[in-house]
Amino acid sequence: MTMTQPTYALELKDLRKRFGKTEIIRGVNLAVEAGERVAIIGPNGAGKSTLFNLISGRFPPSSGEVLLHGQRIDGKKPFEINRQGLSRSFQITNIFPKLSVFENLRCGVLWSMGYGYSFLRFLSRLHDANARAEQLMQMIQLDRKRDVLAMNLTYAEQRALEIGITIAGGASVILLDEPTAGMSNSETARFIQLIKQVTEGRTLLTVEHDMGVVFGLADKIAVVVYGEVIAFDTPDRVRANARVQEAYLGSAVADQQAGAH
Ligand SMILES: Nc1ncnc2c1ncn2[C@@H]1O[C@H](COP(=O)(O)OP(=O)(O)OP(=O)(O)O)[C@@H](O)[C@H]1O
Repeated sequence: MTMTQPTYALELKDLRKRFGKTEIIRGVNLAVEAGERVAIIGPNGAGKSTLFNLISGRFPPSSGEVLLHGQRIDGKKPFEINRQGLSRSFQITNIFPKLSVFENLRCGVLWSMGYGYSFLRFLSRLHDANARAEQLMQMIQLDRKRDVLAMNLTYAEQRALEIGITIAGGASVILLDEPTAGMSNSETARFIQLIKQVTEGRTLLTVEHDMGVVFGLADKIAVVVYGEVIAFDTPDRVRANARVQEAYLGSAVADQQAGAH
C-alpha cells in the first residue's frame, strides 16, 4: 500500500533559474499549504521577483518543478497557469483606465471564462458575469464607485480594483507584488484588512519590502537571500532566527526604524 502524500496548494522543488552563466535561483524548495498567506522577503536582487516570474510562468525554470495543487505547471504559459487557478497581479497596474469600476471587473470575470465559448453560450453567461462583478465590487468596497472610470479613482482604489480583477476568475492561489507600495500609512493599514478579507480561504503569496505589511499579513514568511530560501516559518520564528537576522532582517528593521525618525 502506498502512503498518500499531502497535496500542497503550491510546491517548488529544487527550482533553479539561470540567466546566461549566472544562477539567480539556486535550488528553492517551498511547500505552501492551502489557505496560507506567505510573504516573500529578502534583500534587493535576492531573486524574489524572479521566483514570482517562475511560478506565474513568465519565465520557464532552468530546472526543477512547480506544482499547483499537485499538478506540474512549470513550462506552461501564464494564461494556462491562470486557467488552472493561479492568478497574479502586477506592481504595474493592469486595469483599463477608460472603463468604469464595474466594467473592469466584468472584463476580468469574462476573461477568466475563457475563449472557448460560442456567442450564445457567452450571452447566457453574461448574466452570471454581471452578478459576479457586482459581488466583487462589494468585496473590494468600491460599490459606491460603480460607474466611475478607473482613471478617476484614487491610487489606493485602483490597487483595490486590481486585486478585484486578480480574484475575478476565482483563482485559489493569488500572487501579489508589493500590494501596498506607494500608499500612505493609514491606507496601508486599511488595505491589509481588505487583502485579508478578499483572500479569505485562498492561498496568498506576496513579495513585500514593508515589514509592517509582512508582519500584519503573513502566516508564514519565506526569506530569500542570494537565490535561496534560508528560512520559511511563522513571523515570530523568522524574527528570532539568527541567520535571518544576520543576513537580512536586522538591517531591514533598522532601516525601517531609521526611516520612521
Ligand atoms: N531577465 C533577466 N535577465 C538577466 N538577469 C536578470 C533578469 N531578471 C532578473 N535578473 C537578475 O536576477 C537577480 C535577481 O533579481 P530579482 O528582480 O528577482 O530580485 P528581487 O529580489 O526581486 O529584487 P528587488 O527587491 O530589488 O525587486 C538580479 O541580479 C537581476 O539583475
